[in-house]
Amino acid sequence: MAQRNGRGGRTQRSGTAAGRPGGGRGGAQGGRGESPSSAPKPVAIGETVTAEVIGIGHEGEGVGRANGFTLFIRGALPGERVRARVTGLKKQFGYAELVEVLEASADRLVPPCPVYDECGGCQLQHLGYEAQLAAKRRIVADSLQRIGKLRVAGEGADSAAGEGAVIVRPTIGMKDPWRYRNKIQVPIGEREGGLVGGFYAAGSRRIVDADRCLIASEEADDAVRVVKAIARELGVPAYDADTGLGALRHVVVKTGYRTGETMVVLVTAGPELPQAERFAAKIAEAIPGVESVCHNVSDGSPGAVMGPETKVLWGRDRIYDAIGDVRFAISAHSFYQVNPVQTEALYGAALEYAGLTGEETVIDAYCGVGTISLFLARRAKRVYGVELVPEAVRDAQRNAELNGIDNAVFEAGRAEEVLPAWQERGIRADVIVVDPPRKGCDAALLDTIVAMRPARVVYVSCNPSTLARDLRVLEDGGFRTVEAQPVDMFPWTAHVECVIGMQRIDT
Ligand SMILES: C[S@@+](CC[C@H](N)C(=O)[O-])C[C@H]1O[C@@H](n2cnc3c(N)ncnc32)[C@H](O)[C@@H]1O
Repeated sequence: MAQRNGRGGRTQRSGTAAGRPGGGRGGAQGGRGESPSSAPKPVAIGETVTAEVIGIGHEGEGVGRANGFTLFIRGALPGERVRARVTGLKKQFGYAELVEVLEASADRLVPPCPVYDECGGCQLQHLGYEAQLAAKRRIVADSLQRIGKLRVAGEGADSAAGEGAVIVRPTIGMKDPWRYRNKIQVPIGEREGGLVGGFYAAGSRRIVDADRCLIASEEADDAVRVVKAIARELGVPAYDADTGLGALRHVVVKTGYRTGETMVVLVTAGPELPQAERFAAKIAEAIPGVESVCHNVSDGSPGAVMGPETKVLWGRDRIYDAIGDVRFAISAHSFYQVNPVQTEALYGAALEYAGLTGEETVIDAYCGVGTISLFLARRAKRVYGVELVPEAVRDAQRNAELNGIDNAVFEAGRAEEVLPAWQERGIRADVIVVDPPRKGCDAALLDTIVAMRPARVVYVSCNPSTLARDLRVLEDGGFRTVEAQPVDMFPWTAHVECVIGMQRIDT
């Protein structure tokens, strides 16, 4: 629904007007110069042109060529000929909205979700799953070549098979790519006197009522429906952003894939949740597997659904889940990967590239609640994790205790400051794992990795552009990129996740 992946945006496939949200993105189509230019362009704003679609962009849009000019066209697919209306122009590219598909791709699908156009949480439901996996692999290969200046085996004119070329493996997809999300956050509002909840309509804060999200787990979907029904029955008022009146602002549901445990968090705009106890008791009675009902007070920070204050209304303050053989406690605030099936594949690739024998010291930079650290700890001598958010570090320490893991230590701080301090203290790493946010690694961290000279670097990335940029720095510092494993963590969306194995070259 609206908050999936924390992204907005709309997939536009008809000729109706649609703005293009999310401008100024760190797109990786290379050379997307953002400065408008007065030089004449081969296309004009408002003009409808015929475009040949040659690729897929980083937000799932078709990359088309019209009169030799590049246009990003939402809803168009590679291999298609389309008519598109130009909506915006930059120096080297432009944006256009799809008017008509003249020649459709064989991979084009009718999106199964009835609110796909309105919601914007998914960007690729109109593309067959196998083609999505291939496109995600291509995006990784393309970024490594174009931004990282790496030779990729089997790609491009100089592809060379040859020594030193990076192998980009096929994307690991899901057998059943639906209903994978273990967490959903649904905005709640009032319409015509009734409580509604589902997602924000594109480009607005208008809440569209919806009872189904095809990428949410059945348990989470069912739980949201039940909570909405109970709120209506009890007359709990939804928060109205225009008047500032009312209470219930979001319903957050987390589910444990392996354990079946469910947590419901009722997020209010102010400190009051009318009939809190009764509300919680009814939820506990009606939802199978519920182990925790919490009340969180939003502090209104943009982009954050929950505020810092959480109170348990019923049951525990946490639920449990497992990744591989490691158990994790998940509280209302804990960051936890949202696709549990693919997380095992992602961490499996990280484990493979780490090449552990049990004798290694591993550093896990950007460790979150210690998921990768603890996954690797059983196969390593020692693991050091560093993470910016102190609460996440406390969760990591608790999770280590929960699993009887005593060879992992965690420190709160900036990886780019903590690693140099560790180095000064004489800590040496055989393997350094990094899993940074979308902006990639801090330059100072990359310098420290080069200086620490681990035998292997494992880079887990959710952004192929910043990944490729950072790999270039590490390559120049004496490491070789051996292999890339894309993993589809978010089917039907444009997100591309990837694990890289690097080795130090001794010269
Ligand atoms: C993509 S998440 C990875 C979390 C974890 N590895 C996992 O798989 O669940 C990135 C993490 O980096 C943390 N972070 C952001 N900037 C950081 C910095 N400069 N130093 C250390 N951690 C940072 C964020 O708080 C977040 O937990």
